[in-house]
Amino acid sequence: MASIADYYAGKNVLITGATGFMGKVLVEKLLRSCPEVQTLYLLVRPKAGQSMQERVSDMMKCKLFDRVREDNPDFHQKIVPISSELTQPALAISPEDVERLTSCVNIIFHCAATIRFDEPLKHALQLNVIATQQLLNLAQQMHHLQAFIHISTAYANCNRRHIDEIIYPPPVEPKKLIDSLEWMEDSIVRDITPRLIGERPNTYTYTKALAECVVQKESSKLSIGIIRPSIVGASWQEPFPGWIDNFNGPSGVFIAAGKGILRTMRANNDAVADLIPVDVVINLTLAAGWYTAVHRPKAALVYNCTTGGINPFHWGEIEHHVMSSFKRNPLEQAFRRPNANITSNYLMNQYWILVSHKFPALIYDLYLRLSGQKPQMMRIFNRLHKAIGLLEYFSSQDWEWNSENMNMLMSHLSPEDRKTFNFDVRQLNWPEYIENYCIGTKKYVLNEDMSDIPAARQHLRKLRNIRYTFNTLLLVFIWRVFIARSQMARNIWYFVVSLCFKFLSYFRASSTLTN
Ligand SMILES: CCCCCCCCCCCCCCCC(=O)SCCNC(=O)CCNC(=O)[C@H](O)C(C)(C)COP(=O)(O)OP(=O)(O)OC[C@H]1O[C@@H](n2cnc3c(N)ncnc32)[C@H](O)[C@@H]1OP(=O)(O)O
Ligand SMILES: NC(=O)C1=CN([C@@H]2O[C@H](COP(=O)(O)OP(=O)(O)OC[C@H]3O[C@@H](n4cnc5c(N)ncnc54)[C@H](OP(=O)(O)O)[C@@H]3O)[C@@H](O)[C@H]2O)C=CC1
Repeated sequence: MASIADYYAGKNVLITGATGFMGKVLVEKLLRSCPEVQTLYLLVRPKAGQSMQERVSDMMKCKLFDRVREDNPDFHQKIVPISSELTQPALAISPEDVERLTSCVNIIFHCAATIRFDEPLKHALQLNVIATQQLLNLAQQMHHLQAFIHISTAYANCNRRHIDEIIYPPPVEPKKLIDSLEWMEDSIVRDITPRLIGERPNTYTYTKALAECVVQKESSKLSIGIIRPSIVGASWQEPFPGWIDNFNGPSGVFIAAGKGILRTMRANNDAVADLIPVDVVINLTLAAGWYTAVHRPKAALVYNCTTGGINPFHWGEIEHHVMSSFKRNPLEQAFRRPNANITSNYLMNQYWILVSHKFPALIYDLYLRLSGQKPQMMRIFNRLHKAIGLLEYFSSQDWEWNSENMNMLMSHLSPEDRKTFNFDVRQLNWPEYIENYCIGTKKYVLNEDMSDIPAARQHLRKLRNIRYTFNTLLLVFIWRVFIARSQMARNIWYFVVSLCFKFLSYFRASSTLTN
């Protein structure tokens, strides 16, 4: 049987969401490990004053593509951007482009989605469900299509504790929901959203579940694979360890903790942290594309792409390794020394938010105000609290995913493909991965230079000295206000001191006796 790279040789591939985190890694890996691939058609929209061509050429200049550039400096010739706004009718693809795509595309990878947890339902539905349906309609017109791979999420069915590799009945018939929301005003939709999403925490997981159902409906006409990654993190090995380019999911939390801003968060120390490296997800996706096209399974195959059941790691361990990594490789200009703690106790968390977040923010803003600058810390903390409030649902509980199809797929790969498209997470060394992840956030998200680490360490020492000085001043202040002025406080103070003194004398006497 043809190897994965042999299969992709001469093939035309259509990718949505190529400018996103996972899409970029997919494009890079295809170009690097399947160098004979014919053309990659990327559906891209113009954004922030940039045309789609400018966006794609900027993307190809990014460090992620360094290895491909080395192997083949002309790799950009294989990339053809196609203008498309997925929320528009017929995906806003021109008739000429439709003609071109329908005549030559062999395989589709559908990565585009809104992954925001606070997306209004109508917009999430438009992009995650309606656009998926429109892409499926386009796929059906393609003369040479061999596989349609849809990227879903392991949390699409997070209302269940155990999740098999099947498509569960949708919470509502997608078409009925689309039809009824069409005429409703946004304010009404906002009001009924909590009732609609039910046990799911947000519109993202809800619409991703509906999208799976829409995809499944076409499985008699198309060969379909559905990939369900859990929490996608920085790369493990490829193209280099620790690559990450966004603040989503845990990355923003790690950065906020490394900067000393985040000191407390609600999470369950003993719950499995189902992180999955982005390169693992992409290797599995490409292998699933190959398998779907070659074996043409009768029903859509679902691949739960998770680590918890195979090589579990827990939030408590993540906290420990993130903190020790940022102490070894500090971020520049930290607000305080990194020292975040996770707790599942609501009251404890609220206490630490008050003492370790709001109080220092208040003092710092006061300092900014007094020095004629604009206060900003409270605003940053409010945004942080909103973000972690949306993530806590995922860090406070456990899920169990069946990953038989991932194992089945692995068993079909040749030894060579298993190495080139490695998704065997049993080999993942978590402490090393987390260290590279934290360094990756420093280098690639914050664009900080590793040569500045000595200065960053010096800054942490300065913060430690400020803390010692502040604590001493606080003690002196308490002394002045309470002890020196009130007879009762003085009596309590003398009582505590004499008690300590008695204890000391007792221990000294008993240790002399035993000697
Ligand atoms: C040590 C502790 C260990 C414990 C550690 C537990 C971790 C527990 C993780 C669970 C993780 C589950 C993940 C589920 C798995 C999926 O299914 S994956 C889908 C994942 N999706 C997400 O993570 C999206 C979540 N994010 C959101 O929904 C929105 O970003 C939020 C949180 C509502 C914030 O919205 P917003 O306030 O409008 O801010 P947003 O527009 O996103 O960003 C504004 C700017 O701030 C920047 N920014 C965003 N976040 C940050 C940040 N944290 N810091 C600095 N800047 C930031 C942005 O880059 C952006 O910059 P510009 O582009 O404007 O220059
Ligand atoms: N990140 C994660 O932890 C996880 C992600 N997933 C799934 O993986 C897939 C990729 O996620 P990820 O790469 O992280 O997401 P990103 O937010 O990084 O990328 C989303 C992509 O979708 C594109 N897109 C969004 N709206 C439109 C639109 N209206 N028209 C055209 N393109 C649009 C974006 O383009 P533009 O650059 O123009 O905005 C971008 O390329 C998604 O389906 C997501 O549900 C699943 C589990 C976890």
